[in-house]
Amino acid sequence: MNKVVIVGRVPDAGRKILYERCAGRYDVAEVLSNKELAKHLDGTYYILRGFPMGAAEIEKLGGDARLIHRWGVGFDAVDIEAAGKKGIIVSICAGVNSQPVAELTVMLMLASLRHLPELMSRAKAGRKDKEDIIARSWLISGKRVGLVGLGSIGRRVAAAVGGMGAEVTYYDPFRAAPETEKELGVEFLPLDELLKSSDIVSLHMPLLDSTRHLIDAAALAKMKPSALLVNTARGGIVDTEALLKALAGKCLFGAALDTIENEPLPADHPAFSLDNLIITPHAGGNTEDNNRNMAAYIMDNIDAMESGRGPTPRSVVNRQFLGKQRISDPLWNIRTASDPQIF
Ligand SMILES: NC(=O)c1ccc[n+]([C@@H]2O[C@H](COP(=O)([O-])OP(=O)(O)OC[C@H]3O[C@@H](n4cnc5c(N)ncnc54)[C@H](O)[C@@H]3O)[C@@H](O)[C@H]2O)c1
Ligand SMILES: O=C(O)[C@H](O)[C@H](O)COP(=O)(O)O
Repeated sequence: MNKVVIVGRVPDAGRKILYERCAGRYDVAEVLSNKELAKHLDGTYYILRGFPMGAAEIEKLGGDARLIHRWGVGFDAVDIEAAGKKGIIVSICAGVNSQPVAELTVMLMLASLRHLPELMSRAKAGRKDKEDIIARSWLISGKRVGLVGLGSIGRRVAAAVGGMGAEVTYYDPFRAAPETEKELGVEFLPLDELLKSSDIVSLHMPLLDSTRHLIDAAALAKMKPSALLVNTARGGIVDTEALLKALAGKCLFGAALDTIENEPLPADHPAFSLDNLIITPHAGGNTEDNNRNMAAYIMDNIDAMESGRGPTPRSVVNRQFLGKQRISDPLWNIRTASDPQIF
């Protein structure tokens, strides 16, 4: 029997589905550390949550390993080249957690613009005074929101904030089709122009060598002093030191980060003393209801591997490193997961 190894703690709602769909068909093992993983190098399918899978770990996997499936979308913690060279497909849950991330993004925008943490601490202290906070509170309506990355998440954020009356611009190295821009009501801008003109800059691209520290001190200096930066993508896209300096110097209205370099930060980190910074613990991609969709999507891909078809094409992220695969689905050979226009 082929073996599914769950690496990391998968939420109960999703775990239940994984077990139900594996029952009688695959052996299932769960591991919570690399030490435990070393006992299951004979797995066929690996489901990875919150665990890095570098070249060293991939090298050790046995010859039966066929698929590493991320519980999520970002694949920066997996060495996709090392996996490809070993003939192992790396798949992501493409588009499956876009809605939760988009909703959290909007929540962070609203919480920052209205100073939610401060309002709550006033209420908890039994205080009625709020005029000073209101004097620093702003609507999304009428503001210019600049999205960096107009993929699955970026498009949902565009629709949501557009619906609230924001003017939406975006930058993406792969410009969307004119009909998509029209349908979403978004305007393309070069990155520099977007940074200079946005009231809210929201990041929705992958962490790649080319996007690491894309938002550095120079990029932050281009933003309006009244602007808000939101990062629900990956911490490494923003130079944290430069951002904290800009926030401390009140060079920006504020920032809201679901993702930050070296997360989770220690409780005594200076970031937590800034009153213009909201931090959430990388919670964007998971909600109880959506976790079921994540598990079902992964099991569909595993079943597709078993039947010889291969995972849904848009979910595969290391096609360029894979040799000739014995997969019969012709689509698999035409489309690549990194094709930006496939959603
Ligand atoms: N906070 C969370 O829990 C959470 C959850 C899911 C995804 N994410 C992160 O969000 C990212 C985006 O997810 P998605 O589902 O929208 O992915 P996606 O692949 O659908 O879209 C990413 C978009 O970014 C664009 N892009 C690539 N390089 C760029 C650059 N230099 N500048 C601007 N745009 C660029 C791509 O062309 C694409 O349109 C993921 O890679 C992941 O790291 C975070
Ligand atoms: O890339 C994603 O989809 C999410 O950022 C990632 O999956 C979140 O990490 P988790 O808490 O699910 O391990």
